[in-house]
Amino acid sequence: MAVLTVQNLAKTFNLGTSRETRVLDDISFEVSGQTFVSIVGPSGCGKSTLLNIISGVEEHTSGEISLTSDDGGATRIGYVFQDPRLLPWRSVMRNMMYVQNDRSETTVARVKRYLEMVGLAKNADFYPGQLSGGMQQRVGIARAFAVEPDLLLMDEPFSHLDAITARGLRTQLQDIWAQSKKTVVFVTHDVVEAVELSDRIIVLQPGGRIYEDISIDLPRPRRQTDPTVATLQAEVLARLEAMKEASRTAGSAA
Ligand SMILES: Nc1ncnc2c1ncn2[C@@H]1O[C@H](COP(=O)(O)OP(=O)(O)OP(=O)(O)O)[C@@H](O)[C@H]1O
Repeated sequence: MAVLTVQNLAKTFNLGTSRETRVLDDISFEVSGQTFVSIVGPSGCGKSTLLNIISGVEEHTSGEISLTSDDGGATRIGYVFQDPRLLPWRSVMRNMMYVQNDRSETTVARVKRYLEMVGLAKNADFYPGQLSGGMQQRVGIARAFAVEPDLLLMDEPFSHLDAITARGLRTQLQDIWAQSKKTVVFVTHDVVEAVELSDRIIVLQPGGRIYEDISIDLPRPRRQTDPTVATLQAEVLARLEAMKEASRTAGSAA
């Protein structure tokens, strides 16, 4: 069953005094439960806007969005941003608990389990200022998964980290996802990480239309050193570059 259905979605920003800009145009796709879908595309093609609309932070201009929860109740959406947004005056554990609905033993045990999955159980009493940027982002990811959302939205969560830290976090994200099987929509401009993480990659083109919807049918866990992963990464990257070139040519011909 689809957790997320997006139908003919469009978004136009009104820039005042009769100026407006269309950012998303006729976007339709479905995301089934327990799948990891990435949205990739060049800067400014509307990736974050799409995520903001799905989360309800931004309104859409036309089209339909529907979200379904596993148990038929209210839909829970989790969000991981580029920066972890931890409260500096709360310990790691208290940051994790802050977004939970209750303080029951079950909830505490679940939160600890997710902290364990990102290798930070021993840092539960630390304050964010005592952690590196990568560790803080791991707390942010564990916190989002620990809510056990029906849909987890991730907006370039590794873009502020150095390449080695980002690679380590991608490995951890794959592990935590394999254990939790949450439905994830992940925005990135990085095809390499999209291929490593995703079941599907939706490529947005400038002008905010879907250019391609690519299935990534590779066994997991995937590591960047695996030749089949590297080959597919190169292939998808070449397709993205071809799309950008075609957009540039169309733009200069117009
Ligand atoms: N509140 C707003 N008002 C007007 N225009 C906006 C607003 N928010 C975003 N935009 C415009 O919408 C377009 C898409 O922005 P968005 O941030 O969704 O792109 P993106 O693909 O996520 O880019 P990047 O990869 O650089 O983060 C941009 O041209 C941006 O200037």
